[in-house]
Amino acid sequence: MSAAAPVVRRHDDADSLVGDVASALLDRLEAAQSRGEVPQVGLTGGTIAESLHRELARRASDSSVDWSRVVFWWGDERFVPADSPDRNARQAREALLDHVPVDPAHVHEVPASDEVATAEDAAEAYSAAMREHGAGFFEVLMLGIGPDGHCASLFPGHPVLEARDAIAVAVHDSPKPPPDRVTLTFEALQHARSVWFIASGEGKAEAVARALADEGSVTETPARGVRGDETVWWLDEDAASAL
Ligand SMILES: O=C(O)[C@H](O)[C@@H](O)[C@H](O)[C@H](O)COP(=O)(O)O
Repeated sequence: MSAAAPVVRRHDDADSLVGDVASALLDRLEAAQSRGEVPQVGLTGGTIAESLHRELARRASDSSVDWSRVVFWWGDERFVPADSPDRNARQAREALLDHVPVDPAHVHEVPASDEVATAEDAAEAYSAAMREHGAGFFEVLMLGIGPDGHCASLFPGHPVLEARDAIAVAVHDSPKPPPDRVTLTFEALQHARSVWFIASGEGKAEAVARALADEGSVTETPARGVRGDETVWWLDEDAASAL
């Protein structure tokens, strides 16, 4: 299926943005499960993602989502110890996954720096897990965007932007600390029925505008390089202010 043009959904503020995304995600999971599917969701790190996770936990009891039949992955992870507060997985567990009845076998974390020796080992193990347990596509892949236009841990001008025939790769010298990470590649991120970018705040406005401009460079603005069958930009007015 060819990638459709991105859809922009604007909201007055971060609270209404997070509420809408949470509602849409719960609806989407319920619909997938009503089709007999076990939806695969790609989570992301970052501040607006954490707000979303908390909102999902708040709404979970009012939804008919069977959390034991949702498979969770991460678009990227920091290569730090498993109990580090910098871990995207730890943040997601504290905000959401510890508060809903997930099946632990369906929560696939990237190996941590106290579990494997190198970020390359972690990327290889995560790629193998995705080959074995992934459905080959995400029902919804969620992404944040940095002020520099990065998404996941795909940073402007970084060599991993060129990675081909790979699912997850190691990132070193990340401009956003911590320096060592694991990220899904463009190829892997694009295997998604729907890619959802979520951005809040004036600080993202210029990057969002670059990402959505008719012309531009993926190397300079990696968020331009990820599109699903459907791509939705969930924005508050501050993040949309340069459109
Ligand atoms: O591991 C990470 O750092 C995230 O995956 C990263 O891609 C994040 O989503 C953006 O940097 C936005 O983060 P904020 O929402 O905190 O600005």
